[in-house]
Amino acid sequence: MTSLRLLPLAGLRLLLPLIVLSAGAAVLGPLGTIPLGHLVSGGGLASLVALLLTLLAQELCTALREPAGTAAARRIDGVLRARIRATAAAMPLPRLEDPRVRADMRLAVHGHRGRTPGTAAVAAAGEAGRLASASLGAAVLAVHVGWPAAAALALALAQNHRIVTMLTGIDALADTPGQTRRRRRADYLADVAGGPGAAKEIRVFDLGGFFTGRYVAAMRAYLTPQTHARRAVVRGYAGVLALQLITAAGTFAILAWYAATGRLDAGALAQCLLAALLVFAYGAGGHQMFEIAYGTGPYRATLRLLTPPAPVPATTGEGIALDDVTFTYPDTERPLLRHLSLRIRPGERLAVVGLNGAGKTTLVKLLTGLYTPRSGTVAPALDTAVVFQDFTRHPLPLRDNVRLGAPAHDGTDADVLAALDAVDALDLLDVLPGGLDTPLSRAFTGGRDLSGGQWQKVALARAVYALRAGRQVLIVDEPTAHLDARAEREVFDRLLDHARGRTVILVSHRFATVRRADRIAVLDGGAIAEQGTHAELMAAGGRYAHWYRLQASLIT
Ligand SMILES: Nc1ncnc2c1ncn2[C@@H]1O[C@H](COP(=O)(O)OP(=O)(O)OP(=O)(O)O)[C@@H](O)[C@H]1O
Repeated sequence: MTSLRLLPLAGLRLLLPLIVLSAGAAVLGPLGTIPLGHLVSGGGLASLVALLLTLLAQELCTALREPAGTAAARRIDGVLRARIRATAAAMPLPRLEDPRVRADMRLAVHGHRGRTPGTAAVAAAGEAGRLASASLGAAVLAVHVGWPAAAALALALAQNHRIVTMLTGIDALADTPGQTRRRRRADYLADVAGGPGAAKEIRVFDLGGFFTGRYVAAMRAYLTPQTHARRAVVRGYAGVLALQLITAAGTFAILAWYAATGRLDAGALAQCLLAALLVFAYGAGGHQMFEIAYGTGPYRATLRLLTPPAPVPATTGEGIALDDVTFTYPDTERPLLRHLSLRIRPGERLAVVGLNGAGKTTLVKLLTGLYTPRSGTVAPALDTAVVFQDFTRHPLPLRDNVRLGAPAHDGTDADVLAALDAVDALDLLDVLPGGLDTPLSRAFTGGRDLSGGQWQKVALARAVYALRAGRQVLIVDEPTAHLDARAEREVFDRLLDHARGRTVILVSHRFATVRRADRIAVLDGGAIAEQGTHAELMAAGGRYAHWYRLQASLIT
């Protein structure tokens, strides 16, 4: 019921009709007991008309409440989704990558079994209306029979509470870390088995049966605890039914006794019977309880997402620097980087080399301020153009893919073409039918897919565009990994030309590229193991010299 606090998000225009209609549906039922009593006591046509009008108005309120509720729920969910998107866009990367946050995001945005925070809030309003109706019914009963009315209401409240607790229990189970993990696994397998991403390998290696079988097993692992919990709810319903039987039998017995002893005339008896039914209806629960129970998970996930985490300690220092930095990924034990210090001078061209998994990309994430270390200080690079190893392939027109390097910059098509030229990618225009307007995805009409190397050039053009827009630091993680040897040389030369006078941080396994840096830092064992110019490191005869000779011998 705490989801009620979301209702104001619907805005007054949608909320007002919902409140009026809910209140109408809640009040008109108990109000109808009055003309019913008069009618049975011989009130005549006026009572009949009053009763019919009350019933008609109640039906109207109930019927119109449905679309009003749907509209309000949609608006609430829309507002929450916008807030979640804004929160996600500003979220620190480690939090965004946290599987629990990913699960919350899915639950909050897509809901659970079609139930969302918005539907839960509207259902909670409906439940509040039903409670008001039952309370008014109990008040009508109390006028005639006294304290037993309070007992009937108390028993109905107990039943209702029991049903909600049981239903929410199932939903809370779906929200546990174990179940969310199982669900994620099943979802992943379903996506792989049916999606286009792995379609090539699935066909070539004949993996269809494998993935389908794994999906069925994963879904079974997810559903078994849920099924057990549901069976427990069904058994629990026996208790609720017993309570309901006691409430109904007790109330009717008291009414019969009062009628038999002349303390209730026919009109009052009819009034009490209708009032009692309103009380029982609350105890028996309704579809709204499912809405509340199933919407509780998405509601809680939304609250978790929108609750700001503890602020990250501010970084300090001048220029781009890491000072005595120790960094450990969340949910891992061993620090990946230990007491690492590195200072980069303005205008310097620094290359970082190291074996696979040494932590080079992680270093880039620290240098760009995307991660904060466990200890030590970072003065991250500001005003940066970055090409990540796993750069983004936007399914947007080529023009936008380049312009996203500096979306606020008022660049022209000439700037976009100059950026493409800088990375030797103008020939892309020969293969794209719509030129700069061509969407870079076949999912769109007239769109085209690019090769790995072509995509890499587009990502590099994006960085060049950002440099042309005034960014002062260029960070590139494996900028030429997808390029052939000719293109690598050509592209990298031009890239450095464009970055003249700016700071460049380059991560690469290609030593032909690396050797041209002002300084080369060798990352090994979580720290900078060697650093110097190419000549100095070759003369030192350490790791760098060894790897350089190894690569040279493989090429020649
Ligand atoms: N988000 C993450 N959570 C936990 N561990 C991670 C995460 N990202 C990377 N790692 C781990 O950190 C280690 C270093 O990864 P990183 O990508 O920084 O290495 P790298 O030196 O860039 O490797 P490569 O040369 O293969 O690109 C790896 O063992 C990797 O599994």
